[in-house]
Amino acid sequence: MTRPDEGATGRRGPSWWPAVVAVGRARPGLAAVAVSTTLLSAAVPALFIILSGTAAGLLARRDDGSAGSLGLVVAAMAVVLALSQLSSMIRSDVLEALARQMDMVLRRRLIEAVARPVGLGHLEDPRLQGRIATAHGLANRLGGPAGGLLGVTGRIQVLLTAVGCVALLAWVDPVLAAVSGTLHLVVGWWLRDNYRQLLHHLHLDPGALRRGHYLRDLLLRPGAEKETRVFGLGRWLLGLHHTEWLRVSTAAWQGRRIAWWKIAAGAVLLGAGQAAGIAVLADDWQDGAVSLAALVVGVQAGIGLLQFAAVTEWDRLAHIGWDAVDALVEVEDAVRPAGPTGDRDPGAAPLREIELRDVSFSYPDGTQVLHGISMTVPAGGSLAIVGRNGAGKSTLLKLLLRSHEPTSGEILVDGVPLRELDPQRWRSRLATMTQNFVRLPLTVRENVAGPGRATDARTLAAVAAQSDLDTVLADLPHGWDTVLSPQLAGGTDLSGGQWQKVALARGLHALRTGATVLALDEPTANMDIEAERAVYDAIIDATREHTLLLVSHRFATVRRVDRIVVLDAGRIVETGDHATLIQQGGLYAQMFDAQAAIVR
Ligand SMILES: Nc1ncnc2c1ncn2[C@@H]1O[C@H](COP(=O)(O)OP(=O)(O)OP(=O)(O)O)[C@@H](O)[C@H]1O
Repeated sequence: MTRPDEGATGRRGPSWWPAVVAVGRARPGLAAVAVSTTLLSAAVPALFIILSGTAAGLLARRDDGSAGSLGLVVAAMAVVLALSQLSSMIRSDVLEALARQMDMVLRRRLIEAVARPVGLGHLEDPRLQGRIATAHGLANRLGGPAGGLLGVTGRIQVLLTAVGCVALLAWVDPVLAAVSGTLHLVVGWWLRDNYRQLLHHLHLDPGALRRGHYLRDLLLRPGAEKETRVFGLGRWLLGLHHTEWLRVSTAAWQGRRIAWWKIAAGAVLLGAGQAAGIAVLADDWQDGAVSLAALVVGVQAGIGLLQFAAVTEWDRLAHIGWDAVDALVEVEDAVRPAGPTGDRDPGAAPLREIELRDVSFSYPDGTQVLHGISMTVPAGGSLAIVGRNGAGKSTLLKLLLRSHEPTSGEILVDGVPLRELDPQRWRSRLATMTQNFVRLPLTVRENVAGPGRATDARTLAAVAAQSDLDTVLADLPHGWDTVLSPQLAGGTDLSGGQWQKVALARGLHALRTGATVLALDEPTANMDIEAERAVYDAIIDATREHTLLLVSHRFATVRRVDRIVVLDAGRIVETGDHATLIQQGGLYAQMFDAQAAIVR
């Protein structure tokens, strides 16, 4: 695997060509037009050289017949010029279409790759995040995978033009063609290699830029605007952003200085080669070894050899495109599942219970969060997990959702290991509301039922009543069809507690449309006390025939569930119902008393 900071100098070819071939196969007609117009565009300079050589020869003859022939040659030049204009217009349109196709195919591959793993650990891997950004073309504002197709075809055209020039020069002076062609090829290869390194320095590492982008977004995007203004952080953040850019770009500029002298040396070599070539041709002409027509052809073809060495916009686009496809292949390799992911249908599970057997878990950074957790959640029952901040409560829910896999131990659903169940079907059994629930900039209806899903008015009305969302809907200008985003025309925003009601309604809607377990992480943290009480009554009612898993610090509500598990530093320290735990006088009783004392 290439490291992200190897950027544009990474692996070449093998990843790229299958992607180009796939696009060609998908749109064979367009691909054929692209190839033929590229060949025509590449041939135009050679045709012009031949025609101008012919014109020079005719002018040198100065006989009566030459004027008519000259007119024909000029007409032919006009036709070639018109054809080349037409061809390049068609070519650029066709290549744009193919590039868009390629972009679509590669983006789909990227999205599928990122969605493939059962867990979400890869989304927390900063190195992989950098490669995902590169594959998406987001890491580089100068180009992306689609630009690569334009770059490569442009590059091929330039090389074909140079090959045509070698052939013409060989017709005039084969030895000069061999010597000059080799010089331009070698220097061209050297210059392009240098350019790759230069690009590597300019192609700023997305990982290194992330901090800078984050600081910029704090200033430009909604979200942190209140804090930045209230605490007067604007100038300070701007300064930090500037320092961050300087830090990343200084390394780029240093690398750039190294490359420039090599480019200058290459230019001197090529200049000397060109001058020597023209001098040889001029000598040949003066000696009468070549005609004026051949001299004109030879000089122009010799200059045309510079195309071998030309480092153009196409090279930059091609390298960035190559790197994007390399990054995509790396992402695909990295997320390839190591073993089977499970394909058993969970049916209406859990029918008996969910069991955690000696489950331990560490996050990828090595932090061990859960230690030997063993507990049973009876199907159709209600269980609350309580504990201090950071005890591991939300992490336990993440394991149930299979966002992460236990490091050791096992989770069983009706006796079947969770890892043997089809992850998608298992997740559809779970109606969840996490602390970081998603706030979709869509309508209330879409936030509750899911974008593009069919809705049933009675189900929506029922979940709105259970989640207290109906009190919010009553004040919204378009009810269920109100767009929840102040950034969109006609949209509005909700308060924290109102958003929580939307998220809860989403969970309850899922419960009414196929889910069997309602897993809630602090579902009422922002609600007022009346709403909280009403919502909890409704939740208990809604889950009479379902399983309820609740993570909460609110003891007034926790006390109402069948069983409570108390976590402390990733270990179960107490289990029982409210009365038993209070009687035990342990951590639960301490936390309950502390909260009651605040309320009193
Ligand atoms: N993605 C992560 N990578 C590394 N450590 C993490 C990650 N997410 C959480 N942790 C750590 O795991 C521990 C448990 O976090 P968790 O969110 O499960 O606690 P919690 O009991 O739900 O806390 P709270 O009551 O504050 O919501 C914490 O110490 C936290 O710092």
